[in-house]
Amino acid sequence: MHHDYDFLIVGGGMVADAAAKGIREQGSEGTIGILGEEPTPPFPRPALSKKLWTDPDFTFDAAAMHTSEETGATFHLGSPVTGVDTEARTATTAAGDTFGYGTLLVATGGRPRRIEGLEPGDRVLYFRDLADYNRLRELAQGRPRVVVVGGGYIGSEIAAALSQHDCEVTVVHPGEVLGDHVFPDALARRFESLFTDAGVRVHGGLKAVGGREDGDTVVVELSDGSSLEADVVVVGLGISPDTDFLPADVARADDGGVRVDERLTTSVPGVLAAGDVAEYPDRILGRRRVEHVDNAGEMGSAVGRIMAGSTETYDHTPMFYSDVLGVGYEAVGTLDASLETVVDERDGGAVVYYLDDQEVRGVLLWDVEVDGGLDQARAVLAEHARPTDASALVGRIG
Ligand SMILES: Cc1cc2nc3c(=O)[nH]c(=O)nc-3n(C[C@H](O)[C@H](O)[C@H](O)COP(=O)(O)OP(=O)(O)OC[C@H]3O[C@@H](n4cnc5c(N)ncnc54)[C@H](O)[C@@H]3O)c2cc1C
Repeated sequence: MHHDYDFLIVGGGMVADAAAKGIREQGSEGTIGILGEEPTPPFPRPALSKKLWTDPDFTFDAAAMHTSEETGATFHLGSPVTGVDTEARTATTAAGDTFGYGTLLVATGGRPRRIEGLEPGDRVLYFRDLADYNRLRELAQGRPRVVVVGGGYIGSEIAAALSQHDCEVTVVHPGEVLGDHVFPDALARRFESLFTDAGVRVHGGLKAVGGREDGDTVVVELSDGSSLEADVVVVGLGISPDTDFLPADVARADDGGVRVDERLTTSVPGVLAAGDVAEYPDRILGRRRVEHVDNAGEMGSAVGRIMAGSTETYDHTPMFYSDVLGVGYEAVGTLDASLETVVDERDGGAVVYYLDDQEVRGVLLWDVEVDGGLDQARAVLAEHARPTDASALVGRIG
């Protein structure tokens, strides 16, 4: 079948939703088509590791984003786009359908990074979509032994959720202390103890290097030559941008992300990109790719408005948030524990500044509530200040 749309969005996730709404916000009545590999229309993806586990009143239906109802966009779901021809202005799906477009948006997010030899399966989940959530929910019945591979935010949130659902959870991560790639040492130790206090076993200094499903058991092989047996394995090792279907004239960044300018436009006029897949020039922090929901929402609406004729540029520096086992944290900019850090302790919480070459590049608010704290953090980053005495930062936010 062939379909034509004024606005064609490849990828049916959070950016697709925001972009379709942005197009309408700009006043355009053009037709919108959304091509998604997942069988579900857009939903708030963070719920998969958060509220759906912790809030009994929060259902998937209640969380739905109502893209089609609000914008009249037509969804074509369940088949990935396998090719784009930027001359002919068409996209093709694996199902063999073709789609003509006026303007194309690439909003394909990323695919979970894999461990070679540990194939996704019935009991091995590379956690990303609703099918993974539903399967894990089923598997979480009856106190299973779960190995979570990866100590990043998805791994830690899933480990927390499962430990609260009576699972026997072991986290395997390469650092010395859980979270020590993002938090300064003392904070990482507090972070790890949230998990150990909840009964989670934490094995640091290890990578999963392979494994196999054997009936109802999964064996995970570890970098020190040992192995772990589990009933379920959840892998959260981050994502790689999903851009293989794009022709070479759409320029990529080194990590495969799609390079866009401040108007979220790629090297090919009429082709735009946004969200997890897009490497964009952040007004304050420079070129980067951000895998966070605030970016998906803000960049998604901006790209929709731009596709529909707005002359704006994208100038939002996104925030990130997470909460685990009763502790919430949020941040703007680069959180990298290998940078110099200044910790401003606050009533059990902390504000942490990350400095690269003496310049503040990231701010973390750990278990503190500060009115307008993130905007204050953005203001600190925007100064590009290089304080001669970094401890002078203490008290800047609050
Ligand atoms: C479990 C989980 C928890 C998260 N929690 C947080 C959080 O707490 N805070 C936070 O800031 N961020 C969080 N995130 C990240 C956040 O959800 C993403 O940044 C956001 O979803 C990005 O939106 P996107 O539209 O770019 O990508 P996605 O929402 O991933 O959507 C991309 C869509 O494109 C589809 N697709 C891919 N390739 C193709 C193709 N070739 N053809 C057609 N369709 C394709 C995918 O199937 C997917 O539906 C979380 C992510 C996950 C998975």
